[in-house]
Amino acid sequence: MASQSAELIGLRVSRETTERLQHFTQLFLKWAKTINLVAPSTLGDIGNRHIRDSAQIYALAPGPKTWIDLGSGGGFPGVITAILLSEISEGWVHLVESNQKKAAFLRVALQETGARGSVHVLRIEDAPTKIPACDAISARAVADLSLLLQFIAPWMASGATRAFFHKGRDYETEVANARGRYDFDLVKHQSIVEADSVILEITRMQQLSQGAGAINVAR
Ligand SMILES: C[S@@+](CC[C@H](N)C(=O)[O-])C[C@H]1O[C@@H](n2cnc3c(N)ncnc32)[C@H](O)[C@@H]1O
Repeated sequence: MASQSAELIGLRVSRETTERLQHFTQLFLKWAKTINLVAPSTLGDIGNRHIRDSAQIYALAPGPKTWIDLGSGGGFPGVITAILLSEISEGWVHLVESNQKKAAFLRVALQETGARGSVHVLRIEDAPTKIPACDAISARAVADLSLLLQFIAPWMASGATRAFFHKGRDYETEVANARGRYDFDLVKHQSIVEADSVILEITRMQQLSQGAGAINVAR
């Protein structure tokens, strides 16, 4: 019998993927009783505030890719990308997280859901020598844009083509500050989960070069 599919922010996902996401949610809520994985005030709306919010990244860049997710914390967005990649049995997500307890949770989450990823208990600053190449990078709630660009510069110089960062309402200030240090193209995607949030997509990044990159607003 064919698996029933469901819809997740415009993505068709199989019953198996839905079950993986449900299993992850149960695990997350169990571990969140003893480890601070997200702001406690958001635990009641994990489906929207965290899972759908994270799934936006895969929806913007679907298909097999090698991802690096910086500061994965409780798994957002990296574990959700890894679960969605399991649907197509291709691609991989390297989760970088320096906190041992969170890393332990991430390992269990990947193992129990069968998601396509692995955990690196590292400082982000040390990760480029351990994980030398990737196609795309994600990060949510980890650092301001200038520091994120500093973090991703080695990967963007060695083949990564796109980076996706969730940002809140102050993103314009962060973009203006980053423009003083980096040249990059930017597409701003309106979040479909949070009215005052965006996902910034960075491409063609170079450090300290002359001239401003193009700014496009996604429709
Ligand atoms: C505010 S949490 C966000 C977690 C997750 N991305 C989310 O959106 O729910 C930031 C996470 O990044 C990790 N982190 C911050 N700076 C880091 C660094 N330099 N190297 C590795 N992990 C870092 C922290 O341990 C924490 O788990």
